[in-house]
Amino acid sequence: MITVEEAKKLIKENTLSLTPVILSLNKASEHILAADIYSNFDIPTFRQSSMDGYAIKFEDKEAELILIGEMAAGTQQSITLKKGQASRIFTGAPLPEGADTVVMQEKINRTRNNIKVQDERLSFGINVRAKGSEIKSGELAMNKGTLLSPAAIGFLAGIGITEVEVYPMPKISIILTGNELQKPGLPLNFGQVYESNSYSLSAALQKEGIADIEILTAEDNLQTLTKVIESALKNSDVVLLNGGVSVGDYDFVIKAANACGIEQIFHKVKQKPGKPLFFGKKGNQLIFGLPGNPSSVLSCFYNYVLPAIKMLSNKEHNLIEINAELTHSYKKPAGLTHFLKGQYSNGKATPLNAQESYRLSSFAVANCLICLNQEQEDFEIGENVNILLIPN
Ligand SMILES: Nc1nc2c(c(=O)[nH]1)N[C@H]1C(S)=C(S)[C@@H](COP(=O)(O)OP(=O)(O)OC[C@H]3O[C@@H](n4cnc5c(N)ncnc54)[C@H](O)[C@@H]3O)O[C@H]1N2
Ligand code: MOO
Repeated sequence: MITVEEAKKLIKENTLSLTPVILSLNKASEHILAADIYSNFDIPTFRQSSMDGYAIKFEDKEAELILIGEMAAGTQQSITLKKGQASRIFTGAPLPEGADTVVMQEKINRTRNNIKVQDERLSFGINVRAKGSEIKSGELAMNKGTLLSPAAIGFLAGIGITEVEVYPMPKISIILTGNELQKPGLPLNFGQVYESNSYSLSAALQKEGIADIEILTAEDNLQTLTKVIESALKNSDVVLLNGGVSVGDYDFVIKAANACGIEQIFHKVKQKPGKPLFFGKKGNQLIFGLPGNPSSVLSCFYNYVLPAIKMLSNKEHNLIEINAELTHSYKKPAGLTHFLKGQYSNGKATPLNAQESYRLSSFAVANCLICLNQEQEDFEIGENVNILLIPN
């Protein structure tokens, strides 16, 4: 059995980022850019007013000026100012030829067709956005490796970009094993439990912006499970098997994975929950055998699956790990790293009740996993421990 650290290292070593794809900009949110982007235009493409007011020649600021026309945003026709002339202008509109400065409408005196500037602080070129002041044609607009945040998407749209080369989000197959599973909403017969892992995993994946999620089910027999895994491998970058990974007579994941030509990288990690975790590879496809208990599934998801999924999309940032002070003492046997469902606040972490791996009530209100070292048995109040913040 390997340690948590070894398991994390092996996953990292065996995960390559996916081949970049071209996406339309409105589908690219939260992706990582795979190529530099250069601007095709000077933006703005014309000298633009940033205020509602009057366009003038700065040298005319003391004179009474004659209004000769109007420039509204979107106008396709320009006018030319001569000495002693001004034009009405609105925010976003192009400046008339010959104008160099915009006076806010609050800062003029107007009679019918004349204006007089009343702005002591007026300076040359004020309230004018210069051509190319956001970015110049040919200039680097965005570096590859940038995360396409809402603002990044808006910036690219604003310079006329419609498509981007990005690392795709992985396609995921979730495979459910277990004859005891019943769909929520249907009556529970004797011995049945409501299936919840596909719900928690889908929710966690959707939070990461992953939409391509297929959910498959397999009865507890080797033949069916092998076929279902083969089918999942046809479409997916990552296969998340649930349950059937332990040592029971009906646990077929290891044998079925082997029958599908999946290379086992590891099986079993010195941790609680999630000790029987399996990780394998077929080509660049990743296969996780998540121990079926609902809390083990999620604990393994945050510790192992999520970092791998981020690597596939070339995202560097793993989960945030920080130090926190324990608010309670805790005892555990040596030999396994424990991940406790906890509440973190102001530098302190509190282990919650209901830590058993079949229960999700504590996970449902947890905001962190408290990591307790493999070999340590006694943890004191106020002791510093590592915690993993659950993405919110
Ligand atoms: N003799 C041993 N028995 C077990 C060991 C061991 O080392 N020796 N390890 C235990 C640990 S730890 C875990 S974790 C479980 C993992 O078992 P499996 O991965 O084989 O999972 P199953 O037995 O199929 O299911 C476990 C548990 O989870 C429930 N389950 C499964 N899938 C779902 C689902 N989609 N939604 C909700 N609940 C689900 C299932 O009904 C079981 O109660 O093995 C221990 N045994
Ligand atoms: O590790 Mo299992 O996940 O303890 O129940």
